[in-house]
Amino acid sequence: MKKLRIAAISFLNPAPLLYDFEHAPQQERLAARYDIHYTLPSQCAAQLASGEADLGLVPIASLPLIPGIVAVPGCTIASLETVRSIQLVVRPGLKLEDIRTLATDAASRSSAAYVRLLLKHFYGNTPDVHEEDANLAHMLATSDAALLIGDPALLALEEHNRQHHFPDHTWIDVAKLWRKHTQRPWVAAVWAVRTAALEQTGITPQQLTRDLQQSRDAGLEHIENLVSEWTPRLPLLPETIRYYLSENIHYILDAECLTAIHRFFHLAEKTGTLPAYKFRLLNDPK
Ligand SMILES: C=C(O[C@@H]1C=C(C(=O)O)C=C[C@H]1O)C(=O)O
Repeated sequence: MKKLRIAAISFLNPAPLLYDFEHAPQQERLAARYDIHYTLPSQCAAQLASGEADLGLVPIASLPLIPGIVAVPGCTIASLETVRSIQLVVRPGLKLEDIRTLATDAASRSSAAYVRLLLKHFYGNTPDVHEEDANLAHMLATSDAALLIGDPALLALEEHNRQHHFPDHTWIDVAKLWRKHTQRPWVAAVWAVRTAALEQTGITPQQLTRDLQQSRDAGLEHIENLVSEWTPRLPLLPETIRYYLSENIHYILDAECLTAIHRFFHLAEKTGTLPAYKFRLLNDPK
């Protein structure tokens, strides 16, 4: 039977979602059906678009741009309040309405869209935006503001808090900014599958949904294992990793998150950030 090729994200934040794919006892059972590899969020989207991957942790901002894929119910990478790993760093003294040039992390699709949408809709600002690799010093050397995501953002924030890294710049948590303006959770990514590829594997939508949700639930039950595994990999304190996985990131695609996704696509279309898109879930009626 053909396996489903999974593009997963290599940052710390998806670790609970991937738990069963990386740990006994389920790892072996899942390996018979799925082939998993790791990359950056923007590449997950690119690989689903090119057909190199069949299932991916896809930035929601990429969904309107990839034909033939649909979101799987149950799991998400979201944040209810403060996300910590999505930081907009703004030159000293500049207000959000004054940013003229913005460098976005080339790994990002959703956060880059959130920032453009927020600036346009709530601050009347449409800066020049370009992508760069995640390097704050380089980004800020030529731009008024820089957007970092994932582990590079977590580490930069840690340096800022402990060693006064870019101390006079304004550090803005993008999930918190979104919450302030919309009173909604901030949703970054969902599992999305190419429906044609799923049909070829013989895995039913129900089975796929169950495998992914069970993996998430196992991850949330084993946060302490993940803290021990990730502490040697990142220069962060175990309590920071624990707090990040259990408080900053929200993994359940619940009704609140679905409402937030609809709000995101509504504002993205209204501001010209993304083309019109009707978000739906695997097995939703068309
Ligand atoms: C919380 C995060 O969410 C991520 C941000 C994404 C984006 O900006 O496109 C996509 C997937 C998520 O991994 C993060 O990486 O810090």
